[in-house]
Amino acid sequence: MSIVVKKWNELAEVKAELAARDWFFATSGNLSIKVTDDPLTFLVTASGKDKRKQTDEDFLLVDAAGRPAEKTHLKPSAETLLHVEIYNRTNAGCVLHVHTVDNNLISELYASNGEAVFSGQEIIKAFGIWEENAAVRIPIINNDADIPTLAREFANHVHGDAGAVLIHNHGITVWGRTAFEAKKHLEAWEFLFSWQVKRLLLQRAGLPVG
Ligand SMILES: CSCCC(=O)C(=O)COP(=O)(O)O
Ligand SMILES: [Zn+2]
Repeated sequence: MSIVVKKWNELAEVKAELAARDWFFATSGNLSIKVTDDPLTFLVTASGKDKRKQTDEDFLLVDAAGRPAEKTHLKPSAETLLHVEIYNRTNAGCVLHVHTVDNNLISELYASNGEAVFSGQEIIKAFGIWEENAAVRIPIINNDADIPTLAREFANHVHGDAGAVLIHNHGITVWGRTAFEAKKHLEAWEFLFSWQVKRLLLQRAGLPVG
């Protein structure tokens, strides 16, 4: 099996799992997986597709600038430049971007702080942080309509081989060394967002939550 086919299958599996969670509303979301390092190539979702569907045209191979690496009628994701920033700056192997109601609410609630911070949750161990009372923070950036501008702002928050950024009233982009790590981190962030949204609602209803 070629490396492209192997990586295609790996990304298709993650895509199916995120689809099962119903995280691809209205064609939103994009995913990618690194195929080669030198030269850098990665498979990225084709733009505008319903990512819940599985087809032979789900992904296309792109180069270090996010341009198709082979002749194709498919268009790379409109947000490919964000993936480009990650692969060019880190050793990440996979990038996942989803729009959920919870990640949009958290981005709106904490936009003025420029970040959202979470603590006191066992699931923080999914990020490899084992200290008691650990806190995790995720930056929140403006959703600039101009993708090169958005990608430049996004790049300011791309530091390690695993990380995440919330785009205000848009969605989350998570990356990891492997597809497994990126998915694990994405699920942990979405757990924290959902927990916090529900907690705030219960507090507002006067119920005794922390
Ligand atoms: C209908 S969602 C608007 C575009 C977007 O934010 C997204 O995640 C999907 O865009 P793509 O070009 O990757 O299909
Ligand atoms: Zn998006």
